[in-house]
Amino acid sequence: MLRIAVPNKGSLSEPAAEMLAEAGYRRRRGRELVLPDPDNGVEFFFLRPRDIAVYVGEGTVDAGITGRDLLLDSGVEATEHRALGFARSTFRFAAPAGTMDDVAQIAGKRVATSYDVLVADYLRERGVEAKVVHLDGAVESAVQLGIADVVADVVETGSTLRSAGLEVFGEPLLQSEAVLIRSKKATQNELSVLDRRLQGVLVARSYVLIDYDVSAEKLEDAVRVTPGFESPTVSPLHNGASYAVRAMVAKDAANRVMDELYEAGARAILVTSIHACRI
Ligand SMILES: Nc1ncnc2c1ncn2[C@@H]1O[C@H](COP(=O)(O)OP(=O)(O)OP(=O)(O)O)[C@@H](O)[C@H]1O
Ligand SMILES: O=P(O)(O)OC[C@H]1O[C@H](OP(=O)(O)OP(=O)(O)O)[C@H](O)[C@@H]1O
Ligand SMILES: [Mg+2]
Repeated sequence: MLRIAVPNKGSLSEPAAEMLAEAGYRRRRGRELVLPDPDNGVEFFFLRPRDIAVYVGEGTVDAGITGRDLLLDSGVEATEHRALGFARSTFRFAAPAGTMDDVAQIAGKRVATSYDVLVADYLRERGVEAKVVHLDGAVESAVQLGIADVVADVVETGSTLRSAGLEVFGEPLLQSEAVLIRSKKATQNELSVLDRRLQGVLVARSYVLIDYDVSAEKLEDAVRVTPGFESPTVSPLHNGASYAVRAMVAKDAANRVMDELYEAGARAILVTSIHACRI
């Protein structure tokens, strides 16, 4: 039975649970720590997001869902297997507005963060010597409260930084999102069903099916607009003069594609969402 670690709280937990449910796995009803799902050949362990890389690194669980930033900060040897498209953020330095514009200026300063390893590695690689002050959260308050000169933290909209009077500077340390990680002991094969299911959810979330009718002479122009994943399905209509075409298109391009198809002569253009898929 495949052992999978899932975040039990924080901003990763709800979207991770949602994604696994969409992939057909059992959903936790209460606060269970362990949830067997024998019908799907897996067992879920609900753990703190920060600890997940540690368990996967030790190989006591085969795979887990965590943040790329948390994986890198853990310093353990677990492999990022697939990006999952939620909890997207950047990891950045910030200081009082207008005071800093380069990472080199951090030398000799105090940097507050919850991601000590990630920050210390980054500064060491650039030859910048600074004091890293560890905090569990609400890192943006550290400058106002006088325990640090600079912060390094997760930024999504930037509103938390702004409300603390801080401004980002330097390049982002990394782009993070939720990732499926696997232990070195787990083979790609053992993860293949879970991985295909998660990939199916990602595709179902970001693609739609488009159907339309088009005359024989306009078929080639229309098909160029919708090349699909492999190749669109083209079926003759009963009237013998036109075709029905079906293809997948990126959800965020659907309206542009419909406009282009209409211009190319397609009619009865319909878009439907994909509930689930295996690519
Ligand atoms: N506002 C946010 N937007 C996007 N991703 C975020 C945000 N805050 C945290 N994350 C991501 O969530 C993961 C951290 O999860 P974790 O549960 O430890 O922290 P949290 O969501 O801040 O919860 P808490 O602070 O309550 O412990 C990291 O991968 C981080 O990049
Ligand atoms: O750029 P924003 O959209 O403002 O989001 C980023 C903030 O969200 C998270 O904080 P969280 O609410 O989890 O509190 P924490 O700092 O205590 O972890 C993160 O640590 C940042 O502080
Ligand atoms: Mg937080």
